[in-house]
Amino acid sequence: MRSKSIAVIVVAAGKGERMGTDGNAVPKQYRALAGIPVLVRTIKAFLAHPQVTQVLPVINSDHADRYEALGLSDRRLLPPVHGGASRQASVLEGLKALAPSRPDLVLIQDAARPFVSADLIGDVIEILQSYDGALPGLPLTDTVKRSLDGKEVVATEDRRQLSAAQTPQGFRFGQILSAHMRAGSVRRDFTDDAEIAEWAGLRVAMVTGDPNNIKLTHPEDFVRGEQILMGGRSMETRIGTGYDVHSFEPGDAVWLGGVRIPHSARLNGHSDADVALHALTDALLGAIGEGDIGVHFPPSDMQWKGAASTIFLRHAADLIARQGGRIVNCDVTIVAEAPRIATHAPAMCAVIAETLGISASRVAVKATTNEKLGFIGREEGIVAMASASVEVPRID
Ligand SMILES: Nc1ccn([C@@H]2O[C@H](COP(=O)(O)OP(=O)(O)OP(=O)(O)O)[C@@H](O)[C@H]2O)c(=O)n1
Ligand SMILES: C[C@](O)(CO)[C@H](O)COP(=O)(O)O
Repeated sequence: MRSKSIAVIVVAAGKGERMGTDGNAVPKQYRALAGIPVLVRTIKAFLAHPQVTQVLPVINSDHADRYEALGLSDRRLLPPVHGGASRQASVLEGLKALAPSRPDLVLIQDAARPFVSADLIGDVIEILQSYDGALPGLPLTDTVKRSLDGKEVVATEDRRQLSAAQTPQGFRFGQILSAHMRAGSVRRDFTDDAEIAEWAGLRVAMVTGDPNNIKLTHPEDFVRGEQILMGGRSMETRIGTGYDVHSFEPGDAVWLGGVRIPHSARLNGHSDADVALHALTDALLGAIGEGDIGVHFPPSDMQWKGAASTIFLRHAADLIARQGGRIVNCDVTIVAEAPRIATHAPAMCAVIAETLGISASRVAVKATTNEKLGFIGREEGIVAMASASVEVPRID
């Protein structure tokens, strides 16, 4: 007998608004968790499963470049399709894209649940032999109250009958496609696919969910996620500092904090001479005991001539991620008589945050003049100082 074809839709088109991050931050599904982006973890969990025949990512059309940059490739990984304004709409886009190949079964998975295990995937597939739909559910441990205004309690629910729903949720493809098509034309928001199946009269069963299969929804979930990956090892905080100075030479702009600022001179250096990013790179390398920027990018190496210093900064972030660490915060001070820095500081924070894959709220860029004293005061050069704090697994 032919084995069943099992497609997986990974919905990743959300904006992650409950992460509380500003519009410049890396969306949660593209954020690194112990060095590996969340979406990569989720997709690879399914590609590694022997019963899965196809994986279809559904992405936000604004994130096409981010998805491309993940560099995922596998013969079972389909090109991504664009999602809609709600999770429900994104799932429907995924189902419609799979319609021509009409798999026997489809599993629908939140990109934001990267800890899905092979056992859980197998359990959901297995119970689909007896039901039209299946999902992991976790029994509730707290007593559950009902309130109409979020304040006054009107009832206490019988928690023995209640479970918290997780993904993957599995269905027979034809049934869930037609249920979703119908659900898309009624004025009701369905928060998961099992609810749509129930509404359409399909028989849905639960398997035991996994407490580690959390949905990364709020900022503290990333901390919990790192703990899950750490498997009980403890983290420790490290601090690093960096200092750099470059002199001026004739030119028309300086690069500072990854931002080009028009000026009557430029900074002299082998790369783009961005003192601020060099100081910050040294601070990050110092925090993890990885030497300094010159060790990793020797000035004698011609490939770094004129290079963008964001390359050096990203390298430091990659080294931290490879150690299973994360950057807690960075603080940069630029000492310059000219050009004026203050108006450019938010743009510098945004570039640094994007390069490091952290929220802009974790980056500070400040500037001061040197009160016309010394070589800085005479406008012969610019100094930058930085400090950085990182958390890394404790190894000694
Ligand atoms: N229009 C949407 C909204 C959500 N999702 C996906 O559905 C999953 C579960 O949604 P949730 O955790 O709520 O993610 P977001 O919608 O991104 O978060 P928020 O509600 O905080 O903005 C996520 O993987 C998310 O990317 C989607 O594909 N399309
Ligand atoms: C599908 C889901 O993850 C099951 O718990 C959940 O319903 C998604 O809800 P959200 O509102 O998109 O976070």
